[in-house]
Amino acid sequence: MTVVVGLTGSIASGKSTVSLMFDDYNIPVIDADKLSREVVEPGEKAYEEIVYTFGSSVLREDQTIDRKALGNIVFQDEEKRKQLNSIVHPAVRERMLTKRDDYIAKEVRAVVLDIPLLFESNLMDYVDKVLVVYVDEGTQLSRLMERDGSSEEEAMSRINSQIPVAEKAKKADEVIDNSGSKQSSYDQLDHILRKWGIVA
Ligand SMILES: CC(C)(COP(=O)(O)OP(=O)(O)OC[C@H]1O[C@@H](n2cnc3c(N)ncnc32)[C@H](O)[C@@H]1O)[C@@H](O)C(=O)NCCC(=O)NCCS
Ligand SMILES: Nc1ncnc2c1ncn2[C@@H]1O[C@H](COP(=O)(O)OP(=O)(O)OP(=O)(O)O)[C@@H](O)[C@H]1O
Repeated sequence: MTVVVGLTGSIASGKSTVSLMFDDYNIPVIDADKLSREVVEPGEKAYEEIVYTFGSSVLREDQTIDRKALGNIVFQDEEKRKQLNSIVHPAVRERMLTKRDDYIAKEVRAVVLDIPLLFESNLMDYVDKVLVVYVDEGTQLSRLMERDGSSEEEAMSRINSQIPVAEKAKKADEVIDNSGSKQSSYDQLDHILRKWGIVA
């Protein structure tokens, strides 16, 4: 039977970093952030809805979505974020579940759903086990600012748009503390996969 693992955390806690580690175990990962980019490409229904709702100021010259401009709007305004979520999330969920079920049909040992907003969107029923990638707040802020080249204010508005990662950690089946080195996180992942019987 396939074990469906929900990988989550908060922004810049290290989900993508940990999700790459599953490659070494040949465990497939379905990435909700990646799907959320696919479903807003020109021609998709969600693209049309975003242009209708937010106007052409969120478009680049080549007519693709200007993600920075849209991010500046939605991370400062909860109502607008909810509007965007209601456009993008249904399409992401549909694609994610189709992919998940394809892997289950192939009877793979495990499949990972990398879903940043697993708890915020109440998607715990989509998975068998929840793995939270935790990081302390100071490290989260400095890694986010460095990765995105953002100001402290911009970074904090993104962090505050999600449930604090410490709260998510309390609800997890297992937690990886990614405040230390990547090797330390790798070792923690290895231990968890053996404990869950996914790796022998
Ligand atoms: C606002 C957008 C355009 C900003 O794009 P950008 O390329 O700057 O960021 P990216 O998509 O890579 O997301 C980075 C991280 O931001 C956080 N984040 C993204 N959207 C949201 C949201 N609606 N609420 C809270 N956090 C979010 C997540 O931790 C995510 O991993 C984009 O994030 C978006 O379309 N968001 C709505 C869809 C969504 O919820 N995606 C995340 C999970 S499916
Ligand atoms: N253990 C670590 N040591 C040092 N840097 C790290 C570590 N883990 C992650 N990073 C760096 O921190 C940043 C955030 O990590 P990552 O992109 O994996 O987070 P994420 O949770 O996927 O973020 P998002 O929610 O935005 O998708 C990246 O620049 C990454 O290289």
